[in-house]
Amino acid sequence: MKLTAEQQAVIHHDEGHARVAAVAGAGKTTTMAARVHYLLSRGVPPKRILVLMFNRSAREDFQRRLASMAPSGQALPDVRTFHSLGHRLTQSLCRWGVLAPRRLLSAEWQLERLLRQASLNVLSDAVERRDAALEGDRLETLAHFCGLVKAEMLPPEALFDRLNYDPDTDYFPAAFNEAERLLRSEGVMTYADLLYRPLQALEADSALRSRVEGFLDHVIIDEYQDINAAQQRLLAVLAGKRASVMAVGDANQCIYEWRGARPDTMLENFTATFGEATDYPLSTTFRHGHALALAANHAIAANQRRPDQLCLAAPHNPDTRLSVGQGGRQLLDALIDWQAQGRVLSDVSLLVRSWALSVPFQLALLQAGIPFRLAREDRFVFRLPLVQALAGYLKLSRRPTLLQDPEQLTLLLAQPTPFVARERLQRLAQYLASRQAWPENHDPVISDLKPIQRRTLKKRWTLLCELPQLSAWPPAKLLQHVVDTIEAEKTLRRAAARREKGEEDVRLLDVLIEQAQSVSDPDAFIELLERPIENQAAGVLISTVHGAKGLEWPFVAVAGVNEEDFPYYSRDNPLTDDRLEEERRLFYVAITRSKEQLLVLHDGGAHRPSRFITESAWQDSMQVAACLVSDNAQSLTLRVTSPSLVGRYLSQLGRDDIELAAPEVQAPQAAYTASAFYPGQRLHHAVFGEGEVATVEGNPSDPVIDVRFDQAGRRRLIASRAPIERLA
Ligand SMILES: Nc1ncnc2c1ncn2[C@@H]1O[C@H](COP(=O)(O)OP(=O)(O)OP(=O)(O)O)[C@@H](O)[C@H]1O
Repeated sequence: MKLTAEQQAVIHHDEGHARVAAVAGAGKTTTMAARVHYLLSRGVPPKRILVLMFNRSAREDFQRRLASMAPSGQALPDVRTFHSLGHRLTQSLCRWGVLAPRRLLSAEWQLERLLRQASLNVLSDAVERRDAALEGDRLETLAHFCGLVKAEMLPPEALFDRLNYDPDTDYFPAAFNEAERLLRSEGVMTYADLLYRPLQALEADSALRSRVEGFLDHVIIDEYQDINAAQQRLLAVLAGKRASVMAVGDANQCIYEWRGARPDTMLENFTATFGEATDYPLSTTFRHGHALALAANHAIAANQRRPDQLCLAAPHNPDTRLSVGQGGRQLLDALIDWQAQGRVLSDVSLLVRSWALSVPFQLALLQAGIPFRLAREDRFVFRLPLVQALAGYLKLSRRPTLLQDPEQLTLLLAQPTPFVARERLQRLAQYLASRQAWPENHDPVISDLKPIQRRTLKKRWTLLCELPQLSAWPPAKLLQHVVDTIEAEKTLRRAAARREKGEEDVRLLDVLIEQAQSVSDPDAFIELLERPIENQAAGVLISTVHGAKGLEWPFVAVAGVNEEDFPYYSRDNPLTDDRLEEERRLFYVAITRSKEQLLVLHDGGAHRPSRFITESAWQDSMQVAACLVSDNAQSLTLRVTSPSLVGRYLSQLGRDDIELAAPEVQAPQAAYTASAFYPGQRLHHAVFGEGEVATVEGNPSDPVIDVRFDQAGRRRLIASRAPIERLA
């Protein structure tokens, strides 16, 4: 393999710190391994080099590569993950008597048990808040919060103020402190403590720091864009004044802000921490063709916080095909075509922004008998308790005898959560199954429930008794009735500590009801929901975009690319500039996983295609890619939406011969400034009446606004052309 000039420059970097901005598929592993061998050949002792990789499998892969390139008997440097580094530091500090030895809580349930105790302790005077605090989702959010305090090295109160959590979680900072006390008194620690404890000790004591500094000359870190504050600070301690730090990564692929990563870590923040650095681009991708490279460049162009760098396709890359379509049918057709070309389904990945968006595709694949597997098996749609409960309601309408089954009743009473402890629900379900009547208020089975809890559960029981009479209803109508009666949306939003989780659950309900509309026979739908499924190794892989980090497939489909889903936002959770940029990076990561074929799918109906589809200029990109291989490119003028971006791309390929022009556009009829409209702005439309602006998009001087009208629903309007007047 002939290394590129850019790769060579990184390998031969001379002195000082370096920042390597590598686009997706740029061969960074190859380059970093060659860099290590170069350092060894220059006589740097292996012990004075440390390589840090983002997870265990990346570390093992890198160790294998290093070994395969080395002459036999050559000693190799330490390759570690941050976790293993933290582990070793913790051991040293324990040996030196600085830290008390603690046992690692490795199972999730152990941490959950501890957080449950911490929550109970801090809510000892607020008994009425305890049931909600002990819900699984709430404890999961608390665990996330505690991890984030340690990742960001912030006081818990300061972090809580910054996060947009439900006000009902205001005890989190106190619960964090209580959890710390319990960890200490029980002599245990979490994974986050592997870094948090040594770092706290080292930062507080310069004499201690001098014992760990000065052992390294070179530190090379992969996936630098996704490291958090604690990891960066630990790195600064270990590097001290002596070691040269080489940070390799792609700020455009920073997708872990919710775990404490920041795109700035790779940008200004790096120099602020370490001082001056030499910048090296790795701009050539060896993964996919020009069409996708161009689409990816377009897709990320609107972000402000990003490196000024274009991704270029190497000459012998596959000629990637791009297409955009709608819904499950389009996916099935593409998969059938793929197989007809003699290709296998295990080369295909279906990526989604969140698991709820995979539901229609899981159903479509099931119905078509196409095998698939999920990156997280517990995300099979029919294993989700909420989906099981909805299937349970449908079943009950067809099989009234289920009213005598206490297990079935417990499931139906428990979802979505009525904020009642499970043991109590089980007792009530036993009672209802045997008596078939709602108990008197003074009956011990409900007497200690709060009135609101009693009302909620009684409403569910009344609905259950009514369902058999509605058995002739089509499944979608029946499900909608259930969802409305039990006020599922409100409950799901209330139950979720993080707004995003509540919205995702509500979206899951929508998706299921939409799917049910395509089936008129309730038994067929029930049969589908009950089908036993498990991962099929040779099937299409379904994963979230986060789970696809660092991976690639010949055929990638990205599904659910609708406004409000991807980018994800809602009326209660509007997009900030930062969040929009993070969503855009996530989309960039999703599309750049593909090697030969990319299919972007949006849903039909009320869902509008995502702005990201337009932004990626996929048709322009296909057109330019076709022109690059055509014999008469010089005789054409290509009309593209971003001539300057495409011009830069062509120029870097040495193809200035292709002429570009902007598309012919109609001048807007009236001049509007960006500040004229903003989300939340009230307005009056001559036909649709009053409404509120949800989003403002497009060219700021001629924006497209998305308005929710009080009476006429949602409409997308070209602001300059619509008969509207702004209200105070
Ligand atoms: N100079 C080159 N010429 C041709 N192929 C190359 C070159 N450099 C890397 N590659 C190929 O590109 C592919 C990706 O390279 P590598 O595995 O080193 O990158 P990676 O770090 O895993 O990918 P990414 O950059 O997405 O993280 C490999 O198949 C590698 O052989």
